Amino acid sequence: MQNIAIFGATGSIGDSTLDVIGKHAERFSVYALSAHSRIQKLLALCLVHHPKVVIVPDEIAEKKFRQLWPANIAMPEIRVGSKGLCETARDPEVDAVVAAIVGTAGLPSAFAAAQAGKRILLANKEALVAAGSLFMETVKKNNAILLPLDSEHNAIFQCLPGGKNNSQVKRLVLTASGGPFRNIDPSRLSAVTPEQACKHPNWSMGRKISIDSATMLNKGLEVIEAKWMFDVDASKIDVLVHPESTIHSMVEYIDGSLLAQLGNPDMRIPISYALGYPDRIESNTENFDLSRLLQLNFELPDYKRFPCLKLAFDALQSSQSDCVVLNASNEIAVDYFLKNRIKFTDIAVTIEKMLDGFAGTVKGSLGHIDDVFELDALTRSHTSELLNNTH
Ligand SMILES: NC(=O)C1=CN([C@@H]2O[C@H](COP(=O)(O)OP(=O)(O)OC[C@H]3O[C@@H](n4cnc5c(N)ncnc54)[C@H](OP(=O)(O)O)[C@@H]3O)[C@@H](O)[C@H]2O)C=CC1
Ligand SMILES: CC(=O)[C@@H](O)[C@H](O)COP(=O)(O)O
Ligand SMILES: [Mn+2]
Repeated sequence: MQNIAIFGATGSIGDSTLDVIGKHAERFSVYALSAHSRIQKLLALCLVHHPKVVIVPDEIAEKKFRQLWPANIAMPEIRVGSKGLCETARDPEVDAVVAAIVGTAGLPSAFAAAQAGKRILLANKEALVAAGSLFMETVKKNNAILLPLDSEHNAIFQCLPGGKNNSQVKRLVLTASGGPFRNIDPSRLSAVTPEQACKHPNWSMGRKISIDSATMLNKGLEVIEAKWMFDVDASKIDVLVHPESTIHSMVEYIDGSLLAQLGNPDMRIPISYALGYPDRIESNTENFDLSRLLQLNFELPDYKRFPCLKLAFDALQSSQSDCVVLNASNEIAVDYFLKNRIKFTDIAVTIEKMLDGFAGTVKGSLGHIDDVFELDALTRSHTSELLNNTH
């Protein structure tokens, strides 16, 4: 029996994870669940999955949880804030941590799980974008086991022997759907709404990652994630637009073989793979029927339409500080866009301004995880200031 802690349990990855875990009660037990704003949903999840621990963001949320909890049932232990998440990541009772908080907010607890040598099922790609080398060093040093949930990385992991890159690998090919605006006239991009941008053609996901898919920064973040996760040089990572999201990614070998992982676009598949690894377990998803697919299409990414993808490649080439700035300024810009405070096209403009202006002023290397937190926080405040002054 594995005790699982799910950070970000109230989100889209949380839902899919709990669905899989619920079908394998003989293998997995839900030890801890965390929420941020959806406390009522957290409570409903507790009544189904009976965790020993919940983590809420602050004392107000704690009070709300206590008030809502039914008097006749034993209440889980309540832990609070980032401290509560990190304490749970280190908890000796926890075997595996599902890192599914969105954004850099998920980094401290994912990092704590790495320090504690846990089995980490990583959805939170921003953790590797912001702290790639430190994170991977920490995983290695503490014998943690890092298993990718991100569908592309999970596909690559499945195509590599033992999940490890080696000298016989020629390149990694990350597939990208191209998002909802792959074919829209570029002159219309500045007027698209958050609702249109959140309508992903194939996947049902949280709002922030949906916007990232629409700008294709998601693919840029995934290139950075792949670089660190598989220890591959950026020059050996390609992006290929594949609108059907049926091939989840590929590995090309030096002998000319191209291995791919295919399946329906349903996160329960990579989640099942990581939960069961090295075994395969039932994911309870719809049958995958290749005969119903009429065709698979491919095209090269259009950097003019999707400048964010190019910005991510450039940041990766440039420095870890640039990756932190790229990621943090994007989080702020996406938040402003979702609140209708800036245009869709302002997201790329904002990131570029932060990379060209602010990132150049950053001094020193990111030798410690606290340096990453500091630069992340500084970038957020500079980006907000920029957007407040110009919009
Ligand atoms: N959804 C998907 O299919 C995929 C997602 N990912 C990655 O997984 C992560 C989660 O994505 P997704 O599930 O779609 O996102 P959602 O927005 O659906 O869920 C985000 C989760 O994080 C919690 N959360 C938000 N802000 C904070 C914070 N400041 N501190 C602590 N917890 C917080 C939310 O709590 P609450 O809801 O209570 O506010 C929620 O539980 C992202 O990094 C994303 O890039 C990767 C591949 C696929
Ligand atoms: C499900 C998943 O892993 C997402 O990251 C997905 O890949 C988004 O799709 P695109 O970024 O390819 O549009
Ligand atoms: Mn992905």
